[in-house]
Amino acid sequence: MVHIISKKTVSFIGAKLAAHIDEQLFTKYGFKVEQLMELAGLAAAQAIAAHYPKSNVAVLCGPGNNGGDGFVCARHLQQFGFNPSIIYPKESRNELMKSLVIQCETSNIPVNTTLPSDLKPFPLIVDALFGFSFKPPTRDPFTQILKTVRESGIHVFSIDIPSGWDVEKGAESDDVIHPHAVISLTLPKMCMKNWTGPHFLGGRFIPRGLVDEHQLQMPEYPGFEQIVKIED
Ligand SMILES: NC(=O)C1=CN([C@@H]2O[C@H](COP(=O)(O)OP(=O)(O)OC[C@H]3O[C@@H](n4cnc5c(N)ncnc54)[C@H](O)[C@@H]3O)[C@@H](O)[C@H]2O)[C@H](O)CC1
Ligand SMILES: [K+]
Repeated sequence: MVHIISKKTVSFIGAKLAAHIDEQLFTKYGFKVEQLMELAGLAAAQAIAAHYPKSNVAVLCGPGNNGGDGFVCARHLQQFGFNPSIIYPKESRNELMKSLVIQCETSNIPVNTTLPSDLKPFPLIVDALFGFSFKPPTRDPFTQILKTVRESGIHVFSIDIPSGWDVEKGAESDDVIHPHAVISLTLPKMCMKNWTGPHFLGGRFIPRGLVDEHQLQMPEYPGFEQIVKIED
């Protein structure tokens, strides 16, 4: 059972603060992106395993770090008994992303650039296309991908924010993902304020100094858990 916390006990943060915290983690606090991405992707996989039965799962990975979380999540999902396939439409030249592709391919997790024509074999889709650095409107080829996913009616689990949403204002056009469940990372973003569906929180790696500096209300994780569930 995932521990439940109240919405009132955590800060909801804006785009600027999310980017600032990210920047401070990698400069002042000395972290490497791959360390935090591993924890973010692991937390996402744990939330999925806690909430859905084992199945085939299509993991949609974007070109940025949200996409990186998706690759890591796919690796852990495989360890947990799921059967993941990755769709990675826009290859990044970033060395970390190249390593993540190798890690998945050598673990027999297929990595394709296009959505399969038939999505029926996938009862679940993980949305790791865009996170807090997304600026609407969506550009191609992602517009078409979001449309196909939307029209499929398949349950979508979004990592950090639902792709296509404005980080603060939420779904501002039809060109978005309407997820079934979401995991916010480190803290939920402003766009999740009125979300009423299943909502997990992970990314238990913010150092005390950062919490105090920005007077953040952090979740109370029990024991050594990596995820909690946010309810009203
Ligand atoms: N600090 C943390 O908690 C951590 C969060 N992580 C994850 O990282 C993302 C944020 O990653 P970032 O690389 O900054 O950006 P995104 O992945 O959100 O997207 C950037 C990517 O998308 C392209 N893009 C932007 N707008 C558009 C558009 N309108 N159409 C098409 N493409 C667009 C842009 O060019 C970039 O390529 C955060 O949400 C977490 O999921 C880390 O894993 C670890 C620490
Ligand atoms: K996402």
